[in-house]
Amino acid sequence: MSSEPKVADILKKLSEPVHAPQPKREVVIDCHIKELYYGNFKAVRDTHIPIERNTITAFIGPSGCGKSTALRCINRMNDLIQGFRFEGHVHYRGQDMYDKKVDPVNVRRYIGMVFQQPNPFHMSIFNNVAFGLKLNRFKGDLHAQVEKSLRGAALWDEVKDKLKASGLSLSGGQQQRLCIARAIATEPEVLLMDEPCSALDPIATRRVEELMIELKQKYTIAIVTHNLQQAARVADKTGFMFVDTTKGGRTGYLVEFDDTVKIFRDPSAPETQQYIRGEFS
Ligand SMILES: Nc1ncnc2c1ncn2[C@@H]1O[C@H](COP(=O)(O)OP(=O)(O)OP(=O)(O)O)[C@@H](O)[C@H]1O
Repeated sequence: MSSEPKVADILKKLSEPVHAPQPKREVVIDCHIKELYYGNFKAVRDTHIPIERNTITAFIGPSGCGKSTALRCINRMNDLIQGFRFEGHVHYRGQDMYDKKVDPVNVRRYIGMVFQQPNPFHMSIFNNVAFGLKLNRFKGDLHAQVEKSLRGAALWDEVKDKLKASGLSLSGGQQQRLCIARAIATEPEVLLMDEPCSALDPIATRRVEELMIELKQKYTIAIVTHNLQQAARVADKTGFMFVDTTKGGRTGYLVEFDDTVKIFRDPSAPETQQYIRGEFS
């Protein structure tokens, strides 16, 4: 049985007054974006997010404030975008992920990613999970590792009798859990999730949220979400980003970063307070 709190406990906690801050844990990722550009467009500035081990960190804020950009910076997914340039650093266990000697493919081996739309490959359920393992020339027992990953993503019982069926034959929620199984198969330490529930119905969303809470016992998770209730339900830490429109720009920046309970119950900045209250979107 999991000793982690369930969603209902978290909601209860959020309705209680804010007491002492959560104890600090080891920082696994230290992401500091001084300035980030797409071509001449300054998309993000002054955003510093320390991500602590075995926690869920949420990025929230209005559309276009740079949440996905900041998340993609962490495992160098932005490198694939033409014109991307950034000043700052991303340290993973003290090592600079943007050091010239670091291979971005290797970065993604340790820092996996799950996307907004479930995107299983056009292959069997088994091969979807085995794909990254084969790519990395996995030397162990492939079947055992696939089963372990599917169990880890709380999907094993639903698919164990049809591992040869196409990954695309699953429901949307199952497909997203298959993508999570694929992401954890190579045993990354960190999982980045960009709006992982936005294409799912409320029941599948709740299932994935419960799964995230289970997964944080083993992984460190960072998530982008538009859904404030989701951030409140699952995240330990939350960063609120906003858009600076002064000087004719539209540059996202971090307004505040704190324990989720503090952000939702007693935020420091008026912008955060207004956003949480739904005074602007
Ligand atoms: N590939 C790209 N090329 C150019 N500009 C981009 C690119 N991706 C994002 N941007 C711009 O960077 C800014 C931040 O975008 P980003 O998608 O990170 O924001 P977001 O907060 O995740 O938005 P949303 O909540 O709408 O998904 C936006 O102004 C966006 O138009």
